Amino acid sequence: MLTPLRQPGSVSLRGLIPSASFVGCADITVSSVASHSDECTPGCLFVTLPGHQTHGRKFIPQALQRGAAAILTDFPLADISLPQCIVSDVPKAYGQICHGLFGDPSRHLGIAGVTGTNGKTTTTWILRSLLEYASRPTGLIGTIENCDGILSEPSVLTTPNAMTIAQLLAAMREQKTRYAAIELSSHALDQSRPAGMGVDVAIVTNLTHDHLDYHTNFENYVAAKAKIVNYLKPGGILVLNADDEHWERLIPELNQQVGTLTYGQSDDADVTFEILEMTPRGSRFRIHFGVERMMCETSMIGEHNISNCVAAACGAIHLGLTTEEICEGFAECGPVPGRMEAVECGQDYRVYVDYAHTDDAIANVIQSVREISKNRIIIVCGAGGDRDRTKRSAMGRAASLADQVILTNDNPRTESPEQIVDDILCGFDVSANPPLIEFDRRKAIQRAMELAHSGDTVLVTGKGHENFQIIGEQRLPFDDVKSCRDAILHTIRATGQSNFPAKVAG
Ligand SMILES: CC(=O)N[C@H]1[C@@H](OP(=O)(O)OP(=O)(O)OC[C@H]2O[C@@H](n3ccc(=O)[nH]c3=O)[C@H](O)[C@@H]2O)O[C@H](CO)[C@@H](O)[C@@H]1O[C@H](C)C(=O)N[C@@H](C)C(=O)N[C@H](CCC(=O)O)C(=O)O
Ligand SMILES: Nc1ncnc2c1ncn2[C@@H]1O[C@H](COP(=O)(O)OP(=O)(O)OP(=O)(O)O)[C@@H](O)[C@H]1O
Ligand SMILES: N[C@H](CCC[C@H](N)C(=O)O)C(=O)O
Ligand SMILES: [Mg+2]
Repeated sequence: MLTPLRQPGSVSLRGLIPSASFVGCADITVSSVASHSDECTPGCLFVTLPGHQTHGRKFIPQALQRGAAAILTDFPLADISLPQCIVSDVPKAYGQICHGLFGDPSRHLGIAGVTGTNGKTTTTWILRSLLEYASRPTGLIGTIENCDGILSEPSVLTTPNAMTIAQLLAAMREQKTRYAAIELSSHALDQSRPAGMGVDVAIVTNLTHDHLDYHTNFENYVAAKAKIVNYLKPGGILVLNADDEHWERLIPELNQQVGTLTYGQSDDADVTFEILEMTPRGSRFRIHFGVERMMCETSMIGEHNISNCVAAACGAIHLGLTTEEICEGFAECGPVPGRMEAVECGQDYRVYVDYAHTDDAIANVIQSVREISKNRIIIVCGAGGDRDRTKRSAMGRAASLADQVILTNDNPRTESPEQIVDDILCGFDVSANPPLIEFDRRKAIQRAMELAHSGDTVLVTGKGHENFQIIGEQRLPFDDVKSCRDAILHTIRATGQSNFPAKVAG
């Protein structure tokens, strides 16, 4: 549960959106607003949003029944007795109204918005950690949790709708939380969920293949990501990853003069970094920030996570942290749940749970382990159902970089698990690296632990922090970290192997 909010205020639509026109009235004063007919309450404004399944305007009768007193629409609707406010961009106006009702909370906070195919959760998590280390209470909105700086709750979406964002930012203000790190997914940017909010720093971590079921093609996907720039406050800064293959594709999309800062290992970047050491216990790296040299240490593993650290450092500098605060903050930053999270229960091989669910992410985590270990890599992976089918064969190709692949269920949702595995197998050279197939994820994890020899690494990818598995319409309890622990302990009991000092948490 988050901090309960005081009642929102009220706004005049004519004052808030000067370009709006009105049917049946000269202005509408709004004190409550709903974008789903089921959420309408007596006297509220019903916002008719376009959707992918349907259109909100089809639910005006239901909204009326629940007491809606006015309609927000993009063209005048005939046969409706209620006052209507007509705007050209309903999602944008919806955001303005939500944030207006809560006193425009983003104006009072220092905010970093993070987009990118991979690395949003990790970068926002690191940024929050850096800010909090420097005694700046920070809220978080993202895939794992929403937090107002004091209280948190598990998230439903990575980026919630405009009303939830406005409420969360208002709760942060109420808690005297002065900063926020917010994930901005491509779906959210496409649907204008962040409308009404401003960010001081907009970070784009990378652009690789995901969500083409929704965006249709990579160009649309890049265009959706580029919309992050629309949310920059005056004087805000856009932070781009110069190591990313596609980062320059964002430039023509931006079509605006904004302050930019690039980061990367490439010498062309404004902020460069070098990796000094990577071990199974963490990494050391040096950031060159202007004339400053920052020696940094983190318990995080993998080049991609060092890149995320540098992205977070760029954001933190712009939000006012000193380089000393950032270096010290990295050392204190704990692991991000389900992102290369080590599971140690006394086994003599390494086990990491990671949220890699794209080909790029899978290739990165395998490469990260190759750099710190010469022994075999066993990967347990699958792909989500009812999501981008075109990424599966590439995920298979990436997974086959491991020495042994065990294909299993991720969240099959309503798709056939056999079909999903067939799609993944299209990317495989089955004769060169024959995978094992075990649809039951618990058994697949158990199998990986049985196959692991001393010094090997087991990677369990795709579900990270998730504490559920969606099979059909059912959402069943499931936790990769717990399943790994159970499997390791079971294997140790069965074989008697145990070379590591036992560190069984929880
Ligand atoms: C694909 C997608 O993003 N869908 C979101 C979208 O649904 P939709 O476009 O299908 O909406 P719709 O059902 O056509 O309805 C249109 C309008 O009619 C209204 N309506 C609908 C039915 C009704 O009875 N009454 C009513 O008023 C709806 O409130 C809506 O305003 O708008 C809905 C309302 O805001 C969201 O709940 C829904 O998220 C669904 C649940 C979802 O799974 N989204 C995922 C894919 C998503 O957004 N993921 C990203 C993360 C991706 C990443 O990790 O990179 C995220 O930010 O979480
Ligand atoms: N900068 C990066 N570049 C490439 N891969 C990354 C990067 N950061 C993280 N990854 C990989 O992507 C996975 C997901 O990371 P993270 O949760 O931070 O991304 P996200 O963008 O928030 O994902 P989602 O869209 O699901 O919310 C990680 O577990 C890791 O395997
Ligand atoms: N945020 C990502 C997460 C996918 C994780 C994977 N476990 C799956 O269910 O596909 C998405 O919505 O596509
Ligand atoms: Mg995320």
